Amino acid sequence: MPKYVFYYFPVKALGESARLLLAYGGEEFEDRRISSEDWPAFKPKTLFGQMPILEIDGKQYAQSLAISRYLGRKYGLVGDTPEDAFEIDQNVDLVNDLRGKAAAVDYEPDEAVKEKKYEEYVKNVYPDFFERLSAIIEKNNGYLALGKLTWGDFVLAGMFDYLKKMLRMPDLEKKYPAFQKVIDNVYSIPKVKAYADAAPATDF
Ligand SMILES: N[C@@H](CCC(=O)N[C@@H](CS)C(=O)NCC(=O)O)C(=O)O
Repeated sequence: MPKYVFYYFPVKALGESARLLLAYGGEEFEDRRISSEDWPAFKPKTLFGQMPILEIDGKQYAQSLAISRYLGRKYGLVGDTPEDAFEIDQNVDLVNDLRGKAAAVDYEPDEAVKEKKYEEYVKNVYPDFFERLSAIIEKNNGYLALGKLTWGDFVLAGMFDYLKKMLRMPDLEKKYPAFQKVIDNVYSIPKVKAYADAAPATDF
């Protein structure tokens, strides 16, 4: 059995999908939550100077989606064919595009520019993502792809609170109930629920 250590900040954001997948796989992983005070000392020791990091038997691997895709492959959550895997990847990339847009606004340092951009994206950018993603999920019976559980569902469910925070839309899943279906389909899995119930509370 490989020894897994997962390093991320004490939030869900880009790290939770891997934690949820590790829990799904029944993995005895070490969940290392690095505080922002400890981060400057740890940063130079990480592969790409960022987290999340999954360390497997002492070797570091980086990039949140690569980590989740790896775990998905390990636990049989990538479909049966290269085309199945392609469909999951494309839909995960769409979720990640939305995250990227929301982050570009949320991390904008100039307050005036940020607010202007936010208003514009609320009107002209985000609704298209919500409609597309909702339609995809409805078509897939409450999942992100293939009409069944894949690692993509863990990505969306894991980053959902972070997305809502950046979008300033605390009731996004009420407006678009398809998102709630994905969340329920992930968090109702007994091993995932057990992890989530015991995990430290975080805002996003
Ligand atoms: N593309 C990377 C982005 C990772 C990333 O942006 N990590 C941020 C936290 S969410 C980080 O480590 N920030 C601290 C820093 O860059 O010093 C991924 O998906 O893993």
